Amino acid sequence: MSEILVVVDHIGGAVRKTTAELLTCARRLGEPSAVYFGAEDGLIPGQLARYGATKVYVLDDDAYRDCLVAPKAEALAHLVATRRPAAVLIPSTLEGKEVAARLSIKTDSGLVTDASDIVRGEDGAVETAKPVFGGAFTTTVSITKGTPIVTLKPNSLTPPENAGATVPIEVETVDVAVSDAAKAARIIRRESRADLGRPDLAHASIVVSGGRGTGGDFDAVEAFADCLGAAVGASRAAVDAGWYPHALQVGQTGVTVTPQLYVASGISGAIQHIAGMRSSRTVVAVNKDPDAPIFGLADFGVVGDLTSVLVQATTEIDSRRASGA
Ligand SMILES: Cc1cc2nc3c(=O)[nH]c(=O)nc-3n(C[C@H](O)[C@H](O)[C@H](O)COP(=O)(O)OP(=O)(O)OC[C@H]3O[C@@H](n4cnc5c(N)ncnc54)[C@H](O)[C@@H]3O)c2cc1C
Repeated sequence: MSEILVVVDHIGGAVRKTTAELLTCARRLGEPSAVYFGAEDGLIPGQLARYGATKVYVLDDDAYRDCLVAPKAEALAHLVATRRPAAVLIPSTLEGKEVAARLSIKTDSGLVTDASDIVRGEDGAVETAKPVFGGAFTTTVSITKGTPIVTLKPNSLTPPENAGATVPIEVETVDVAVSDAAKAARIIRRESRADLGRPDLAHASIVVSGGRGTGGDFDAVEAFADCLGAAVGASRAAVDAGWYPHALQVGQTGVTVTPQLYVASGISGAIQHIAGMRSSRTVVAVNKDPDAPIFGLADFGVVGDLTSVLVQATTEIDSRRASGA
């Protein structure tokens, strides 16, 4: 069966859900092999085998940690040239998309970024679902040139648990002589994002977002989120106004979320915002305008001032918790 390379998205060896999604797609195309950039002692192969990886290539070199994306693109081009995989699947992170673009140039191959699904088409080509126009349409795009390269948006599918191989996973260390040119841009400092004690937005099961309707005051949004153990998101209008960091923007040019519950407060429901949260299980909207487009998508809507509504909801939830109700 043809080999499919999957670039592992991990933090210090802890594999993120995106990798499980990519491995699930890879199994539809052939035999998944994981590509792990990092020290082998941090790798837990079982995390990859559980979702179908039969092999893992470990690439451990200071260049992958200390430089920007070029060394990873070079290493992947080496794997494409020597292993001749049938496709390369990469997470749609900012880094992943730049690595993919460089790999596409190096291998003269077709690339689709921000796909929401990957399958084998009837003609045998790698076929992707690619949302366009802010998610209003989904196009079907086949890659017919070179080694197909696809980046998959996080939270595109629910990977089945324990669907993978039960045989031991093969681990192979790969040494690539990274060129000096690829090491030209070096990372000189890293700063961790402040830990706000809230769940990661992309993976949270409850998200409470605020928009321009907050007027820049996110206190009620944050208090409501904290009483639910939720992540906080923001619309682009709130981010552009400097009220909230871009890393927490939900939408077409921000994070895609698929929580069980999404609460949109003071958000009108522009198509570019909906593109990042339309797959939420239940949507609650709080807006003072009864004609706001967000109510067209919401399962439950409250017409009113968001501060008043969220503060009342927070107080009620807190008091029920306190009384054990
Ligand atoms: C290429 C492109 C990409 C984009 N990407 C994104 C993206 O990733 N994410 C994104 O969000 N947007 C994105 N946008 C912007 C998008 O088009 C909208 O402009 C933006 O989503 C509007 O944000 P908003 O809903 O907070 O503001 P508005 O549209 O101004 O809506 C504010 C809402 O708050 C309500 N409101 C006001 N006061 C209160 C109150 N006190 N209580 C309750 N409700 C109140 C109003 O009735 C209104 O419905 C993009 C646009 C473009 C062109």
